[in-house]
Amino acid sequence: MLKASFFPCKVTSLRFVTNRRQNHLKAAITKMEFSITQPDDWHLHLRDGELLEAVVSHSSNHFGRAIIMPNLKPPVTKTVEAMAYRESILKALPETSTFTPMMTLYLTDTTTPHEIKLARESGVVFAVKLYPAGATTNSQHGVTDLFGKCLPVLEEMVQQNMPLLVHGEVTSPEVDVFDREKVFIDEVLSPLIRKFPRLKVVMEHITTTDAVKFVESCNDGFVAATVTPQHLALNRNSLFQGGLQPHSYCLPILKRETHRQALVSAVTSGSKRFFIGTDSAPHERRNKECPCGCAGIYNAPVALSAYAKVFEEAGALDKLEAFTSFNGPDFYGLPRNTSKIKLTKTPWKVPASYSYSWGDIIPMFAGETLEWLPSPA
Ligand SMILES: NC(=O)N[C@@H](CC(=O)O)C(=O)O
Ligand SMILES: [Zn+2]
Ligand SMILES: [Zn+2]
Repeated sequence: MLKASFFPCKVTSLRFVTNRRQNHLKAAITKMEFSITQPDDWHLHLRDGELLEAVVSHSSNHFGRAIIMPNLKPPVTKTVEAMAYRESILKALPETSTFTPMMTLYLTDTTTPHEIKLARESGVVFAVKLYPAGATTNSQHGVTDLFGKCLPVLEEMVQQNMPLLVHGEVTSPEVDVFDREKVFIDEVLSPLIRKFPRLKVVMEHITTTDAVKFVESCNDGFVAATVTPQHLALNRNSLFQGGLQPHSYCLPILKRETHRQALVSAVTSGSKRFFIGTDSAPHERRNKECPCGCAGIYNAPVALSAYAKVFEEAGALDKLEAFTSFNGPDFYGLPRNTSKIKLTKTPWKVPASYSYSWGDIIPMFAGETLEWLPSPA
């Protein structure tokens, strides 16, 4: 098994020392290194079994906590299952790791209000995930009729202050795949929020100007959004650059450049409503490079470098820390991390693949050279 070396380049000594944090951040823009509070990942797929063991350190090396998606086969629909899954994640972590998995439940048509109470009492389940049935990878057990089947559960979630995390796309085959997020906002999310104005909702992995505007229009503190590195760094041309590119295929699908620019403006605006959520979604190479390839981009090894690049190019590196390390815990009502990580402007080469006895995983930006190498501060 290839040892996935997370910090492949040695950090050169370009240390910039200052006592004043403001100066420090400003200096970072022109200098070569700066520290930020340790980030969390508010949307992560760790899978289970061999895949979990292969990928977990790529997240735990950089992130303090992560919201763990429940779309396993079979999905994590019960609190007891979430507790067992949590144990298997803890077991797979490197020995000295302090990474905290924050578990979620997969909402179905038959989830009960009692299950939400159990989830809250467990202390380890932090949210419930809505997958419209058929919208994305392993969503076949998802919700078929939110307003018809889930109202008592949603009411209980308001009572328990349990956030609803949403894969925001409609599934009707007649809706164009590039419009599914916008139609979801109009047909599902807006009515949902009108009905439950005190329900905490995170619109996951937003991809459009429409989603940015929608989130900005909602009540403060109740609706927020996560944004992935791929939707900030790439537009839909990447799907076809020099041929069909299965490793750029994720859901929601990459959108046109104007939408990417709206996302960059949103995350660099200083708004507290937008925060990091990588949606790192590993699939074995053979399940990506095949006639009916899976949706999902494996970005855990490159996520922080990619976000930093986007913020740097927007002239907003001073806004990076709030996005990666403050807005998420503030929205969830959790303390911010106290440890730090360092980002160094050192070129490092992303491995072309991560290879294991059972197969390969191809990371985002495979074989490319990135900067802003993360390491412990
Ligand atoms: N984003 C993706 O394209 N895929 C995710 C599911 C999801 O987050 O929608 C996966 O689990 O593979
Ligand atoms: Zn999703
Ligand atoms: Zn996801």
